[in-house]
Amino acid sequence: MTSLDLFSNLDSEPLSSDISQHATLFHQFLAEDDDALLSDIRGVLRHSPLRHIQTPAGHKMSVKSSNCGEYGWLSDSQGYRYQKTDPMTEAPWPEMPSLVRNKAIEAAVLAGFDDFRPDSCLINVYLPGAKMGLHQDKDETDFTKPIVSFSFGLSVNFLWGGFKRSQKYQKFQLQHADALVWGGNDRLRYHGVQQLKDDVHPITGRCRINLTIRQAG
Ligand SMILES: O=C(O)CCC(=O)C(=O)O
Ligand SMILES: [Fe+2]
Repeated sequence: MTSLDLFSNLDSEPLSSDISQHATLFHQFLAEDDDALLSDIRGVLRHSPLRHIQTPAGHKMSVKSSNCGEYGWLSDSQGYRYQKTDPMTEAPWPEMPSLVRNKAIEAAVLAGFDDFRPDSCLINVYLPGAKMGLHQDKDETDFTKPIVSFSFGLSVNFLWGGFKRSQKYQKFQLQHADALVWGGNDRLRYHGVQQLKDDVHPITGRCRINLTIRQAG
């Protein structure tokens, strides 16, 4: 192999796996930007801190969450919804960092979704034992827009279901710096996250951080 062959791959498309028809997992997509992205998110959390939110039925979610962007997703006794202000600070949510936005658009385009204008980023932090039950993302106005999901820190099993909660689901692992994009015919699939196992990750420590970037409005 010549040195040219050795480097000819550098600009090629990232390693990816097709999960289903319109769902793609880009492995290590964020590997070069992990520190910058996480430092941007720490900046966001200084203004709108992490908190446990309650489901409409009054159950405390096991993840801690916050938001950035024009719209923040939340839940309380009045239901699931997007809101432009943080109920904790009563101020607008912090701006979505441009690196988060740009990497989300880049992932969406690679997955075949050209016209994605993200205006919302939900930040979910999982400590060991936290999980997210099977659900659909359906509070957005336009289901032709994809969901882009970034993972950092501890690995977790992601559950990928059908269009009814009772349908069978497959499981695959999300690792640090992976990006998952789903839309099109897969946009309303049930999905969730299995309980996080206790471990320590060299970059995030004892947790997993997920960013779910959406076009909500
Ligand atoms: O943590 C994840 O990977 C998924 C989060 C999710 O599905 C959501 O917040 O709607
Ligand atoms: Fe979701």
